[in-house]
Amino acid sequence: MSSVDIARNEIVTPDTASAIFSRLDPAKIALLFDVDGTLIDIGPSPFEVDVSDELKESLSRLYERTQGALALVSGRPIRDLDLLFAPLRLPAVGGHGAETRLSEGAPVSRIEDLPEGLRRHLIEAAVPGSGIVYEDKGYSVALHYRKAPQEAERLRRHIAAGRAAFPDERTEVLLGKAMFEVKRPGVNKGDAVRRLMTEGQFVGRAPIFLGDDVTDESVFDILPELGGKGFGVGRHFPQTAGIFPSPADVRQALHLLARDAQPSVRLGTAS
Ligand SMILES: O=P(O)(O)OC[C@H]1O[C@H](O[C@H]2O[C@H](CO)[C@@H](O)[C@H](O)[C@H]2O)[C@H](O)[C@@H](O)[C@@H]1O
Repeated sequence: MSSVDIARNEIVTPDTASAIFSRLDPAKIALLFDVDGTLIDIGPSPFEVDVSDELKESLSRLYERTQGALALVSGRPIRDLDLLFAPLRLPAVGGHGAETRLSEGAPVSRIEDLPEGLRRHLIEAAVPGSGIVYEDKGYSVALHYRKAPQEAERLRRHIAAGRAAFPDERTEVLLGKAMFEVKRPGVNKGDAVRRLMTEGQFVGRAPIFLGDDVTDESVFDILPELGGKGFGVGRHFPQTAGIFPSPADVRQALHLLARDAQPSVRLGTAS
């Protein structure tokens, strides 16, 4: 693998990124991508986001080019990633590390669910008309207040009451982008990526990871031990090699990089 030779935390344009990455040996790297805020723009809610056919085509070509060593590393459940990126079913880490799938046909491994009573209490905060949106991921519950920032304090109190009602359950609150997520402690993307890199087509490769959020820092932290490099999107991280200004720049870089590779999946248009 040639080195990623740019000045530390330099702004990376689509052209420079595709020039840098095209010098890397695709047989020796793994491409790992956070989803929201990295590959796709942040939308008003989890269910109002756009994944373009062009992005799917780029990922499909790069998946082929790296012989399957490409994975999504997301806070979203893998079942939702499959819906968003259909017809692709990419290798994935989901739920901030709670779930992993090595390849398309492989089983999904996932941690145990939170008790139903706790989950029911948490989602009761999403009173109709309140603007609060919830995601019940089973092993965690996310409460989104992007459409109702004035509700953030009420949500904090509601979550504290729920956790107090289940004192024997080990939980922590993740502070995401306009959302609180009640999840199991000790589950993080970094540990999941470390495990992923010991499996199948990922073994022996150097991971290149792009991310934008606090939960991505656990991945940036472990990249040096794996000989990898990290890139931030839209913000500076102390551990990263460079910064893409926005998800649109990431998508354009992937488009340029993928241009010469052959597609592995023919993408149809939605009817
Ligand atoms: O690790 P990621 O792939 O970045 O996932 C993190 C969370 O992303 C989603 O929530 C965020 O994006 C939404 C859509 O753009 C936005 O409306 C919300 O405010 C953001 O927090 C997703 O819904 C969560 O499940 C992920 O944990």
